[in-house]
Amino acid sequence: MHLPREVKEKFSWIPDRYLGWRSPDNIETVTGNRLWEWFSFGRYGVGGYDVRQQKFLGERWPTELGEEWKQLSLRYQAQVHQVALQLLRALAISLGRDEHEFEKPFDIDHEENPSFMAWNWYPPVKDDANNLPPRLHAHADMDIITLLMQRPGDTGLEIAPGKDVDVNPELDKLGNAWNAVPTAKHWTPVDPLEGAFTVNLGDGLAWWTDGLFRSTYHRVRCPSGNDSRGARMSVPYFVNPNLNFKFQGPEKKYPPLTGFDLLAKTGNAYEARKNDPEGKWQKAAYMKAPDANPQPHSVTA
Ligand SMILES: O=C(O)CCC(=O)C(=O)O
Ligand SMILES: [Fe+2]
Repeated sequence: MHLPREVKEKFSWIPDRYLGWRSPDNIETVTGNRLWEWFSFGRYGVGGYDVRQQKFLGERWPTELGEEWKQLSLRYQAQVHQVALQLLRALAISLGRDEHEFEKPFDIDHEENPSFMAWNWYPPVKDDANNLPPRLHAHADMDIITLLMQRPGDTGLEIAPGKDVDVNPELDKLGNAWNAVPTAKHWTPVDPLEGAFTVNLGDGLAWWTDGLFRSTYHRVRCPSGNDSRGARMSVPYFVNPNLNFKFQGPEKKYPPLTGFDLLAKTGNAYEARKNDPEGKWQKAAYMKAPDANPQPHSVTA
């Protein structure tokens, strides 16, 4: 994230395309803080897919970062993806479903698979920082699963798994897995372990299991007490199903959803937040009942 701003601006995040740099100026407007910056890219760099037009846009690599960086990120994504496939097999077995059911639509060699990684950069805070809003707002990832690499020593990540969230039964009845996480009863720190990934379950998996698996609600609190006031870095890898793959739970509790729909949700959440400085974005992003046939990028929530 230490690239000059002009360089980063060339790769600005566009909700329709969902990849690229999100400036700290247009995120976290809810709390007024400027505590988080994000750069996401996939196997095609910041190219990828136009979610609204549902088309593949081709490769686009920031050449400023060099060929070595590109090769390294390709290797990293390919290897993490293999770990993800093993986890998906284990999840399927634990549910008594076909061992390969969750693994099938994740062929990373195919351009239809929009799994991607991101770099999160949280600038240092002042020594006397106190009572600041979270560095990263509470949310659940909108993918299937996320393999998150945390840097040893960077404390601050907190989770509220299914048992620790209040599910609004009225909203849940509307058939929206996104409704499952409106309030956390309790936050549990998940500090980094050397050589280990933190794995979060995403909204897509909740959808696919009729809400049996709840997506992991999480946030990054601002440093306090003995936490380091230095910069925090983390690298999530978001596992997403093929764009035209349609998935639904065995009980059909929620309508079928495609990989495109899932990506469009990410864009919707971003737009809703950016255009809603009063903080209703979270409601919009997570509490909207889905259309039976969701339109990509309908920011109507
Ligand atoms: O910095 C972290 O550990 C959390 C990152 C995160 O939740 C995300 O990128 O979705
Ligand atoms: Fe997350």
